[in-house]
Amino acid sequence: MAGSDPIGKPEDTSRPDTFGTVRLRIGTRGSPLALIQAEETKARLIAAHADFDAGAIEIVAIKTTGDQIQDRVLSEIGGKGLFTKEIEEALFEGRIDIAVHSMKDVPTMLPEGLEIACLLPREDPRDALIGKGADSIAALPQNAIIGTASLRRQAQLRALRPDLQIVPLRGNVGTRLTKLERGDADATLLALAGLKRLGRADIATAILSVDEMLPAVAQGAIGIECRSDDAATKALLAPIHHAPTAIRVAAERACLATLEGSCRTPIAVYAELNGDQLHLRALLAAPDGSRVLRDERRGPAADAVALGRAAGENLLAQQATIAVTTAHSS
Ligand SMILES: NCc1[nH]cc(CCC(=O)O)c1CC(=O)O
Repeated sequence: MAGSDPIGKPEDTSRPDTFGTVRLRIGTRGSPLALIQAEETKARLIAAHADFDAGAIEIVAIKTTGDQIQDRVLSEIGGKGLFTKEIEEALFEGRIDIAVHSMKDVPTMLPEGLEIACLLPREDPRDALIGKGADSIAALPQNAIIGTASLRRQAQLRALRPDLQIVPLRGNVGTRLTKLERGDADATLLALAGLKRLGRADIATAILSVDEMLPAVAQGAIGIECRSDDAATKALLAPIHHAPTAIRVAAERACLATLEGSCRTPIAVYAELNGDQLHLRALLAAPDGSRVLRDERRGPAADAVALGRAAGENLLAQQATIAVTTAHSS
């Protein structure tokens, strides 16, 4: 893409200057974490484009349906897409040029005409335990109450510690921590990536290994969405794209896409890249953790999507075997 930057010099008029000096509008949710992620994107764009100064980029906060739901469990009210729909409408209507998302919240199927054109370098993908001094899951008191609305975290926690009580704990990171402090639960799990970006990683009492708590698909990755036909914006994004993150996220999302539609069960998928070798781990569990199906495989990075699909298909095959066995024995 080098040399193809269509914005180039200040006198370039290929993009209308609707906001004075502003030439790129970034759409984002309005939560503190989302705004920090948009700021990170802005800083990377400015660093990558000598002719951009801070005034060239505007951040536009957009309220999404997901931000307005406090108490109901996400999966009960439609799950994915709740954090992206209104932002994607703004993209389609040209009110923003790019949208910055936590890739964990982006549905596997994007609307026709939009695409994730860019991924930023992934932050730490692991989950953090915030639990009154407990420095491991094993150290949590007997029958401790864990606040989490995540089926993935709930299932893996209960597989390790069937005595734990799970209560839903929703809201953005700050809200959840407030609820924890006022005693709604003894402990919670949060993505370490979010805590780090908020400058709150110090409140983690333990960082869980990916073997203990397999991360959510794309956890810690920031994706930038734009209109598929917007070549000028794609050229702007090219220099901040992080290919290793894109490969890992592609494998994980391919696995999720294979599993989706056929089940609404806890799913975790995590890919690591060592040189050009991908290492993929995937998990499909019963919500109460009573059964945890796993897949683990390695292959060339060039086959990321095929690897993800194969993992998903293997998990579905394992699930089918169990369903048949259960039907026979009941
Ligand atoms: N589902 C909420 C959500 N979406 C993205 C993050 C932040 C971490 C990330 O970038 O994956 C979080 C909070 C959390 O799960 O702790």
